[in-house]
Amino acid sequence: MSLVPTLAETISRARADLRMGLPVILGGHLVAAVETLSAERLQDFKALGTPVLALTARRAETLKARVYDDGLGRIELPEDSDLKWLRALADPAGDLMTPMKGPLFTLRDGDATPHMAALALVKSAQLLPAALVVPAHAPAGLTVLAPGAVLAQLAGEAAMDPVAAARLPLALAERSRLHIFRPDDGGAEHYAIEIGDPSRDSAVLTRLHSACYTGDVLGSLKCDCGPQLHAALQAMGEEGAGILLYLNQEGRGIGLANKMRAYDLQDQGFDTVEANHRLGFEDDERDFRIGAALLARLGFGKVRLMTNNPRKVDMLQGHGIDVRERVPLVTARNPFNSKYLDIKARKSGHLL
Ligand SMILES: Nc1nc2c(ncn2[C@@H]2O[C@H](COP(=O)(O)OP(=O)(O)OP(=O)(O)O)[C@@H](O)[C@H]2O)c(=O)[nH]1
Ligand SMILES: [Zn+2]
Repeated sequence: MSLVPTLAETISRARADLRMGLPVILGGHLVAAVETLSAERLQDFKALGTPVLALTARRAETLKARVYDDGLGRIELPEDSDLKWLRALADPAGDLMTPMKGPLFTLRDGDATPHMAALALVKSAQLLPAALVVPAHAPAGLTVLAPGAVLAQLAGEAAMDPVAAARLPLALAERSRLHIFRPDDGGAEHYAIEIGDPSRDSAVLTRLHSACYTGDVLGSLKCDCGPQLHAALQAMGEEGAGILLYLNQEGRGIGLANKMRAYDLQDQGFDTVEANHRLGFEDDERDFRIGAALLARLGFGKVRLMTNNPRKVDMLQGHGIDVRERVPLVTARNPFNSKYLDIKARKSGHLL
C-alpha cells in the first residue's frame, strides 16, 4: 500500500518529532531528546518507571561515567533528578562551573539496542546527543519505529535525485550552473556548482565543500571555510571548468546550533576536537559518501581534488572516484584561525 509511510519517511517524521520535543516509540520504549524535553513530559516519563539517560561514550567519558556498551553509556536516572540535572549531563556548557554531577550509575545488563537507536536518531536530528528512554506501551499518536531497523537505515545511503538547475553567473566564475539535489530520506538538500563545461573524460578540478554559515556567509575569521570556498571558485573560473559540491553538513555534520556550542567551549579553552568530544560527538560526523554519490550521479569518475584533508581523498577513492591529484587549498592565517589550523594539522591529519 503506497499510502503507508516507508521506514525512511517514518524516521524523518521521528526526527521532526524529537526536534519539537515530542517523544517517539522505539521497540517498546518511550524516547525523548533531552535538549527539547519539557519538565511536564519528564514527570510523565518518571511515572512510567525508572528512565535511563542514553549518552554517547564520548560524553560519558567526560562525565566519568562507566561505559559498558559499544559507544554508549546508559545512566539510570536518580529519583530526585530534575530537568536542570538532565540538561547539565547533556550539555557541557556548564561543566567547568559544576564538574561533579555524580555518582552516576551505568547499566551493563539488558538490551541496549533501543538506546543506541535513540542516540542515532537524536544525532541525525542535529540535537545534543542525549536521549531519555523508558519502557512503555505506545500512547496513541506517537511515531513508532523498530530500533534495529532504525540503526540499519541510518547507516545506509539515501538516493540523491536532481530537482532543479539553472544558469548562475558568479563574480568568480561567470559561466556557472547551480544544481539542486534532494535525498529520498527527508534529509538536507545538497548543491553542485558546475563551472564551464567540464569534460567527463578528463580529471575535472573538484572541491567538496562542507557548509559553514559562519565562514561562508558571515566572513568569520575563526575558520578557513570562506576563503577556501572563494579560492576554489576562483581557480575553477580561471581554468574555465570545475565542479564544486556544496554539502549541507554544517559544523562537520553536527549542525549550526551544536557548532555554536562547540565555539562556546572553545572560548572556555578547549580545541575544536576536544569541544566536539565534550558535546558527545566524534571529531567529524560527516557522511563523506554523499560527495562520491553526487559526483557519480553527475557523471564524473576522475577528479583533481582541491583539499588539504587526506580523508576526503581516501573516501572518494574508496567509493569509486579516481582521484588523480590532490590540489592543496591553503589560505591565509589570521590571529583567530591560527590555532584552529594547527589543531587540524596535528589531530585531523590535514596537510597544511
Ligand atoms: N564542529 C565544528 N565544525 C567546524 C568548526 N570549524 C569549522 N567547522 C566546520 O568544518 C567544516 C569544514 O571542514 P574542515 O575540517 O575545515 O575542512 P575539510 O573540509 O575537512 O578539509 P579541506 O578540504 O581541506 O577544507 C564545515 O562544515 C565547518 O562548518 C569547529 O570548530 N567545530
Ligand atoms: Zn568554517
